Amino acid sequence: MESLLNPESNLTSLFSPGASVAGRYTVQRKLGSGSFATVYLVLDSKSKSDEDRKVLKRILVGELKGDETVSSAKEAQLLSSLEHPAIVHFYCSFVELDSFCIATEYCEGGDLDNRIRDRWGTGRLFSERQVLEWLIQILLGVQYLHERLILHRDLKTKNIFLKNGMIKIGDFGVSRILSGSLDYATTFTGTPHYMSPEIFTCSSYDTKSDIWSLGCVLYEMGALTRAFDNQSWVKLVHQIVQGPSPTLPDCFSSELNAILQRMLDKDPTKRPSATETLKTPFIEENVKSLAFQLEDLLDRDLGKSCVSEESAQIAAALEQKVHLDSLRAAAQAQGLDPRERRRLRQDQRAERSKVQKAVDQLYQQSQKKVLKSRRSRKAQASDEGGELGSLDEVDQGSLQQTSEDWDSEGGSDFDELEETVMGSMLALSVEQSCTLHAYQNCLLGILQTSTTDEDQCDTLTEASQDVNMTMSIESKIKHLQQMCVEQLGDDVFQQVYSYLNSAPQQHGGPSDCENDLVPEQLQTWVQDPQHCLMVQQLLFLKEQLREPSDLKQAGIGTLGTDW
Ligand SMILES: Nc1ncnc2c1ncn2[C@@H]1O[C@H](COP(=O)(O)OP(=O)(O)OP(=O)(O)O)[C@@H](O)[C@H]1O
Repeated sequence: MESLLNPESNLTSLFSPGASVAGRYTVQRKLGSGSFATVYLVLDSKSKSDEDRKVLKRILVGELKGDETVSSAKEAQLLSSLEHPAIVHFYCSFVELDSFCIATEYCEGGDLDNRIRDRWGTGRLFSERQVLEWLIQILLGVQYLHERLILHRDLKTKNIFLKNGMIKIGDFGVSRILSGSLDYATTFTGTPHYMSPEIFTCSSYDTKSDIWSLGCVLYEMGALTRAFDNQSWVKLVHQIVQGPSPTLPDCFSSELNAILQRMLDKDPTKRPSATETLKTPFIEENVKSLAFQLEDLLDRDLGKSCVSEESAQIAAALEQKVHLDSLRAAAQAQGLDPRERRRLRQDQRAERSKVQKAVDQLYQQSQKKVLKSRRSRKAQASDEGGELGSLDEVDQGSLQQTSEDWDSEGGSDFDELEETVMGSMLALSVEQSCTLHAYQNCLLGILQTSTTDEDQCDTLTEASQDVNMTMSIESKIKHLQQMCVEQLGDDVFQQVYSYLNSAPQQHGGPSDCENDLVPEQLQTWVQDPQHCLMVQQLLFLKEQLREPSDLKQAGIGTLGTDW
């Protein structure tokens, strides 16, 4: 077995806490490591915004050739130009010794996978309202990417993050940057669970493959388990390619379930695009509800901040006045007769009442400001025409109604706790309020779009892009083997590999379609069944390299070379 790179063995000290990277990033702590990257929370001393906390993703790449660096830089430039509230912002990429580094926005809420795992022990599902809020936000981000002819290609709960209670899709940049340039970096993620059937049956990948993955994410948000899951790789692929699509637990509405079924249609042409999904009447109703809720939240927040700003001014003025009053009173009282002291007290009372009036006046002014801003936002929405006119007609009563509708959908299987920023009673930070404004604009944009002028470019295929996604099986084998060694260690990998390779039919090897369980022997070596899955994939690929026709007999058809 050839010796393979271990990314953790080199350069670790360069990224240890307190270390400075590229003369501007100070490492705070390691956030975790994935299939081909280690992720750190860093402080950016040259940050142009208030946000100095960033994420630095380090990918060990060995030596880059000049043209590879240029290609990665071009890709990075494209990614850094993307600006959307549902997309993790990509700041820049650079090469530091033999690491390729990517700096992105930090999402303090962690990823959706962790959020779902946290629920496992509680037995409580997320409410339909929560799932819909997340789904709509993810759809907005995916729609934005697809409109710009960008495919994510790795949508999964681990790549969807939460920041200030709102969704941010991340990690789409990494594979894009690496796929075109580096030999052993690949679109392959080590997690086949979200891959669409067409990836296995033919070599095409288009926006509808992203939609399939999004369907898997939707199912997972609702059921807290993966849509397709099996410890045998071949059986997992069978499930994806030929098995029935799962349905959401009964407590979810039939409308949401119908959307899931469309997203998980085996035929990619029958899956709705992101825009079509957002324009489905059921989702569109919820988009409207969300837009109202956001408006309400932003109005309340504006009220809070106006009032608190004015209050601070008034309090400061009062404090100063009281101080001056007491100084003056003390000075005057010394040489005054009783009549003059009484007059002085009357004057002071009159002044206090004047101050009180000023306080009341200022308070009313700030209330008027809130109302004015609310009216002008509604007027603006109305001017923009289309469906926005209907927003104008909805009064507070119907807003209340909408919120109640959402609430009543909770059902007893759901956790009633409000997890989102919508339920927050706290005043918003400037950053939160900017994000919410941006989200609200996106929602209003959806309500304005008619189904006829929607995404013509939504049908793009990867082949139509100027990105070479094809990777030789040899390269995939090399990369996969490297990942197995990274995850299992050299010795364990060799044990598992020889065990599965020696008698695949008995041991859940590549040709085994019956056995779902990791054999006991393997469990003593490997704690995470996912790692066995990777070794099975490796064996499967090697088998494909030797005898491709055998795979047809295994019932999978031609395995595409694009995954
Ligand atoms: N922008 C971010 N903000 C906050 N945490 C992040 C961010 N990006 C990654 N992380 C965290 O860093 C850890 C490693 O992430 P990484 O994307 O490298 O691997 P992964 O998604 O877990 O696996 P894979 O590489 O197989 O996709 C995860 O716990 C992830 O939640």
